[in-house]
Amino acid sequence: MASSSASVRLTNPPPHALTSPRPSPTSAANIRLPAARFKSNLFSTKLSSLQIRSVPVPVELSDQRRRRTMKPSNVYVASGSMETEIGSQKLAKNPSLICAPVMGDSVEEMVIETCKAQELGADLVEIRLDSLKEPKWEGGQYEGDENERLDALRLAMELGADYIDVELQVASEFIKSIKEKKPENFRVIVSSHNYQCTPSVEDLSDLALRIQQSGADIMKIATTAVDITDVARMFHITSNAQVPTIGLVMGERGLMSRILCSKFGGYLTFGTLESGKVSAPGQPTIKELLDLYNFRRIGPDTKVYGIIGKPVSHSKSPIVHNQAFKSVDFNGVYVHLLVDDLASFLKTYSSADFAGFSCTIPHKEAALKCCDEVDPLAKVWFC
Ligand SMILES: O=C1C[C@@](O)(C(=O)O)C[C@@H](O)[C@@H]1O
Repeated sequence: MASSSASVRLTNPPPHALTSPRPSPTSAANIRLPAARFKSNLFSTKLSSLQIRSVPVPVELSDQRRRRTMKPSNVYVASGSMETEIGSQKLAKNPSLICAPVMGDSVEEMVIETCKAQELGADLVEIRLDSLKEPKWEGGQYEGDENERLDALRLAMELGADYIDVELQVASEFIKSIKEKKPENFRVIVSSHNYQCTPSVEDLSDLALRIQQSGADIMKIATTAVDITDVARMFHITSNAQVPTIGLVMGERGLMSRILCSKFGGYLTFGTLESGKVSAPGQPTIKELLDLYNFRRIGPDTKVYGIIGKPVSHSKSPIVHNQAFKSVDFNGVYVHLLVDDLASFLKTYSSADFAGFSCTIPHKEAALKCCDEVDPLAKVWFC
């Protein structure tokens, strides 16, 4: 849940660039592993202000995102191999990383989990020091001395962690304390969690500004989905933020935020080692991200489709459609959509990014009412 953690990059090159067997994992979790998937200066240019325009939702996200990703300073240029061919269109490779939360309660367990994350195809691990320690006030499990906690994080930085994640409440102080010692490619993630809801775009924008003002290299905002339409507000933030941003919406209704982050500018998503072993509600497994949703194929121009229902997680439609999309090289992704109110869902996700939906119970009759045209046969069925 909470985020006082250190992250290390894993060794995996992108799947299509694999020419030799993967290097065997190292035996220590807090040591930087060689051959990072992205050049670490990918996001080294810090932009001075967060320019979030207050565009109401629903928003046409794809154009904003396309403009951003095509700027030379912001293109995915980590290496030639980061580009992939999808159909006839050459697309920039998906820039979002998959990070596996590692939550063992001993160092040995964490090392084992780190190796497993690497085997499964994660790019990073988040070493959840709070499974050992973390303050209760941000949802974690640590109740010890705050200075000791921050000292442990500084030590992790010195020992080679690529990122340290600190909560907004302590960020300025922490960042000031490491100013002289910060290694060149090391970055501070400043995070904020909301376990109740997802605030308005305006409130999220204010929060983003405060995070940026704290000196964050990367900002992380995790909120809770009360309704699936909450995710649109998070996409708005990640699409418009001028610093690398992790924007995730917790809970099953927030699943889209975890799958589509590459489309809407999110820096990374969390994928678990095993089903149900989550560090926050709603996290998919690494395997689901990679094999079910074809995460590495998703980019700014990917069209979104999905199955609307309640419940919906049991639906096999995403397996069938994503497999079909992949086999014909179609740039689309098909997701599970847990919807409470069909009309408000359709109103929110009406941009060209959302290209089509299937609908199952209990929304079929509501779907009929939302249609512009109804086939006579369908009318008969619903009479
Ligand atoms: O802050 C975050 C995001 C997170 O809460 C999530 O929603 O996936 C998971 C945490 O492990 C991490 O520290």
